Amino acid sequence: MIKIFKKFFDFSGKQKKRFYVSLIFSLLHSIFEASRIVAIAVVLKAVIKDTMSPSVIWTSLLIMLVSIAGCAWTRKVTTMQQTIAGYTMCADKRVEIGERMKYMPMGYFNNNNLGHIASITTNTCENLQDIATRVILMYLQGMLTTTVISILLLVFDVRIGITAVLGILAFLLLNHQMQKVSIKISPKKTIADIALVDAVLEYVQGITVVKSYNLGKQANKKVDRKIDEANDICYTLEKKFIPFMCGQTVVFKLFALLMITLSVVFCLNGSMSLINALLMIISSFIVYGQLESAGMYSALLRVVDQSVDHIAEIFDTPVMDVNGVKVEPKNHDIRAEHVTFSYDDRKIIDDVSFTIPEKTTTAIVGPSGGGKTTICSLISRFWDVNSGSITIGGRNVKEYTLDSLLNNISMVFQNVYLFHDTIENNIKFGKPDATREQVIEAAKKACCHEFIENLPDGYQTVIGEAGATISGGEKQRISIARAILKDAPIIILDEATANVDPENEKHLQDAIAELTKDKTIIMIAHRLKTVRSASQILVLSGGNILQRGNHEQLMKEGGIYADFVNMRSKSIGWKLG
Ligand SMILES: Nc1ncnc2c1ncn2[C@@H]1O[C@H](COP(=O)(O)OP(=O)(O)OP(=O)(O)O)[C@@H](O)[C@H]1O
Repeated sequence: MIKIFKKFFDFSGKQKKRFYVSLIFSLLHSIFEASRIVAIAVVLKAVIKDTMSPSVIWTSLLIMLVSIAGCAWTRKVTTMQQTIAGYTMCADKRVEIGERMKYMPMGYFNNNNLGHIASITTNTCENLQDIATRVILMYLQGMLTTTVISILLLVFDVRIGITAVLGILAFLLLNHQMQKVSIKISPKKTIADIALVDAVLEYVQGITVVKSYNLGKQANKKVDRKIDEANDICYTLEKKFIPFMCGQTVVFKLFALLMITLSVVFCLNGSMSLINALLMIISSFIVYGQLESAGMYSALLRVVDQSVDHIAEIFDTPVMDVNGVKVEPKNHDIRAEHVTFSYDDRKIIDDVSFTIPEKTTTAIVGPSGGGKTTICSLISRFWDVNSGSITIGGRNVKEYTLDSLLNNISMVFQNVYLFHDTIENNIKFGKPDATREQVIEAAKKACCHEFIENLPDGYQTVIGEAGATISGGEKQRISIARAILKDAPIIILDEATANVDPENEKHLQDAIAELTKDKTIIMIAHRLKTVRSASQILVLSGGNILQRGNHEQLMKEGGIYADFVNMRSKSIGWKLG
């Protein structure tokens, strides 16, 4: 239990101070709460000793009022501090997670599917901001109040004080057993939650396929199953905890009853004054109140533990540019030397070497699955090579910070991703501080200004809302405008294979021509025309460069490239090799 509290406070980072302030005020709250017993004691003493007077009544009333006002004030401060700290802590963690993800190898996103990441940034963070904060502090507050009242009881009568403390120990023992059960079940709940988020995301993302193949019922089944599983685990969790919760209540009631009985017995045998006996009896009704409520929720402490561990997992994942420095390369020659790379255990790139001189165009061609995209991912350090090296401007890509490396590279993929934001902001993504004029200039160069102007809200059109009115080719040109604005010296381009209508194709080619002017270009090429004009062609198959040279050289040489070209002339794409 102490471990969980420590873990939580360590995790809370900058908010730790606020949580501590909240605890100090909880302690004050407990003292104000306990002072009511003193107020009652003053009246009881006067009644029994027959010394009741207006001053006794006023004194007792004053103590009571101070106690009520003090409780209200400390409760307000405690709740405010806890709430602010909880929300701020989670907001900070979410931002930190987002930042950290930028520096993680793509492998992380492979092994940890979208559902897992989404679940951590939504469910898990919410668990922490709402449940954790309240449960932890409620528990500590309950312990503080009961301890303060027990100390007061010890002062009045050691025997009853010890009985109250024994009640706390019995509760802790039972609570410990409940935590043990929780250790076993809580991970299952977390896994079920993640699986549910995963299934829902998959369903929503694949909704087009679901609709077009009329798979509604089938796809629903998986989501339904995950909902049932998550439901079952919550039910099991509650079923296991309820006996413990009832047990805790019984323990508190039994010890309160014991305190009453002992007070009566001690009073009757003359070892306790009547005033003290009455005080002890009244105290027995309030001593365990807060701890009893906290005990009800304490099963959730394990969820707190799990949540902190899950978020910590992200922060423990190694990031890529820990030792990187800001590098301004003297040129943009790209050189790969004896590069080998595997996804998990599957070797994809096998001892590959090549040089791409600055401001030249290199076309990478070859059959589907040959490793073309992987090579590009290694240059932009989405992954790290297993052996060998990749340098840009003579400096190993691992020496750069990711920011300074990616400042040199623009990537244009076939599958364009546009953010749910205005077109202007989507283009500006390439250069956040760009002016409106620069955005328009880039859009003009990418041949998309005209169609953007024709949209109802022009550059302020929000993608997604008016997204249906933007075609695939137009989206691609917006992404090219983004890259033009970034103006990076190296362009990695995955040429479109989809059948683009002739007008769009012309626009696309014009946009690409603008983007690639005077740049170092690495192109996963599909169009014969592009390949022909490249300064260098790398034919990649099975993770090896089988041929290299320009079009004329390779055609003369014969082999896989010449075969591809011939196949292409029979309208069979590179991808079908
Ligand atoms: N993230 C990944 N995790 C595991 N394996 C992967 C991953 N990405 C690609 N692969 C595998 O690596 C191999 C090479 O993939 P890559 O995308 O580099 O080939 P490609 O030549 O670009 O293919 P295509 O022309 O079809 O796009 C393929 O067998 C692919 O299944």
